Amino acid sequence: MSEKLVIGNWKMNGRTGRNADLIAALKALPAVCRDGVGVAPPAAYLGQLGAALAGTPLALCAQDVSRFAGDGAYTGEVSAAMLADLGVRYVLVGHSERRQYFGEDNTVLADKLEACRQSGLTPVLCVGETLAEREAGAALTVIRSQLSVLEAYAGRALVVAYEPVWAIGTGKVAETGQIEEIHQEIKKWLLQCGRGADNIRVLYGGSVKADNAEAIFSVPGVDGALVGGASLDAETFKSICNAA
Ligand SMILES: O=C(CO)COP(=O)(O)O
Repeated sequence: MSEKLVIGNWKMNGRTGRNADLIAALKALPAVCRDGVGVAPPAAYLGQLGAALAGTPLALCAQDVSRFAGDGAYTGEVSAAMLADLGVRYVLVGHSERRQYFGEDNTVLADKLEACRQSGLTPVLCVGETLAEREAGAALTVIRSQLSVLEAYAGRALVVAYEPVWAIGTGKVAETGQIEEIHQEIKKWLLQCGRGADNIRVLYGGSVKADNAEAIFSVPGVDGALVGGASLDAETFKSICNAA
């Protein structure tokens, strides 16, 4: 895909005042950049950002979604229908922090993907290996097993994000050769399971910063980025979006 997509994942950060400042700065991005930019605030601030982004090309994104699709007695959960109601377009599904701290596996993630499909949301399925898995030569096996959740996903709308766990929040960005290899493998896998890989963006995530963004975006097969820490600083995030 030619047009890059850059999503800022704020993780569990933000306050109403700071959010407003950050969004005001992003609205000042040139229109050509704003088209492929999304922001994923904590669920608590989706309403605030939905209102702030209304009428702009910036995409509202969610960091997670309930596996339960219908309304009901699921205390603490936020459904896909609620996200759609707030104007959300993309939803992160299976971020490594969800897998690590909340035990999310393919059974849970299959439900989340289906909930997204039912509400017309585009899931961003996050995959990636730990350092131990890479050192054991198991990176591709792990990623293929994470991708296998897509075999039961009937939706067309899809983004995949390759985020090596060892590169998240560590400042250790994967080498361009490693990124290219995994992105090509993900695209090959998508094709093999009958998905037109040309229509599916594969993003890279893990210590993307202003000073490495251009190099990462020029790697063949990289269709954008999922940015964590660097998306909390307006100027840094803007530089990354401009590099895309
Ligand atoms: O997890 C990430 C985005 O989802 C990446 O985080 P960092 O950019 O802070 O490494």
